[in-house]
Amino acid sequence: MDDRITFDEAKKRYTNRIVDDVTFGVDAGQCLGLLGPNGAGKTTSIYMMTGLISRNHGKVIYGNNDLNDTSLSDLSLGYCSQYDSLWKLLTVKETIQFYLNVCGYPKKDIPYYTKALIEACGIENHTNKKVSEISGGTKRKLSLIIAICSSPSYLILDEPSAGMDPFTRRYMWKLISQLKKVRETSTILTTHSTEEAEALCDRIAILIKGNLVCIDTPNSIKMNQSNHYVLEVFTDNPEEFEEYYINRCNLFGLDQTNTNSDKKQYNVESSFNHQKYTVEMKTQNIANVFSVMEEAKEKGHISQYNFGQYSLEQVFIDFVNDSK
Ligand SMILES: Nc1ncnc2c1ncn2[C@@H]1O[C@H](COP(=O)(O)OP(=O)(O)OP(=O)(O)O)[C@@H](O)[C@H]1O
Repeated sequence: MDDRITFDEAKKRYTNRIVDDVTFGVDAGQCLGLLGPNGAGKTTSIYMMTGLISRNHGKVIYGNNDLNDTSLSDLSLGYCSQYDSLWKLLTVKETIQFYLNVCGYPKKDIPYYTKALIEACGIENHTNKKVSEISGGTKRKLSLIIAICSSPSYLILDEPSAGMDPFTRRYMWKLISQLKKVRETSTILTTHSTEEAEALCDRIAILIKGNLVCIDTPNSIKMNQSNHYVLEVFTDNPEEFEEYYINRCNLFGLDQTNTNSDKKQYNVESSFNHQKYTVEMKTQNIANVFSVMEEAKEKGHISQYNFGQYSLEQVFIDFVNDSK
């Protein structure tokens, strides 16, 4: 049972507290990324922001408008849901024309803007295909077109790049970035890709079990873990490598007098001939790691290695592990 289900004494009923008291904001022309593991409450947050589900308490404000007292139709809001909700029998062109019509574009301009949006997303070859005949990635692009076709002031995207190939994803990043710049759109998006978050977002909020555990710029989030490093090693003798280099040579320069603690001072993930160490160590020891690894390579004890600071993905994984 979800331990967030609680009994509401006042209303005499059980409530499922999926998202706790979270507060965040986005400036004009900025993008906020909501990162979180499955079931963290990202989509639920978005449903509350877009008024698709009700809230027990809290406020959602767009500019000077409180969502409680504002009709969604009065907001310049674009929304791309996690699941594509498109009419299967319409063609790509007809779908875009329909939404441009709803957005109030003058009839004479609709063909021009339809063509421009189709070209901007690179789906010219699918123009006259029915929605039922296009691929998942193209459906995603069409959903994005619908969300942005009114050049909204506020844009909410739930996993916009899910199912897109890396090339298409970059195309989409460009489109969202242009909208941010040209239209000063405030964007909130959810994603599972730290690469996407770094490419698009001015700030990142990490949501875990309905709580915000961190909100900052991608660089600041990484800098907070600036003494955390990752060493990846390819070797045919992982046990010998660990025994000799990590323990006997104290590769990471760890405090070996601290023998009372049960907690290992580094973590290791092993697979076949690949060892991945994550470690918190002093910056002064960086040069030592490089020189010892070069030596190990020369002696043939390892075939290759990779050493560097934590990536955003690693920081995110740590947040999730710490919350377990
Ligand atoms: N209609 C519902 N009724 C009750 N609980 C729900 C409902 N929809 C979602 N939940 C629960 O709310 C929690 C958060 O779900 P949500 O879809 O917001 O997560 P998410 O962060 O978007 O996950 P994902 O990355 O998998 O899309 C989950 O534990 C889920 O089981």
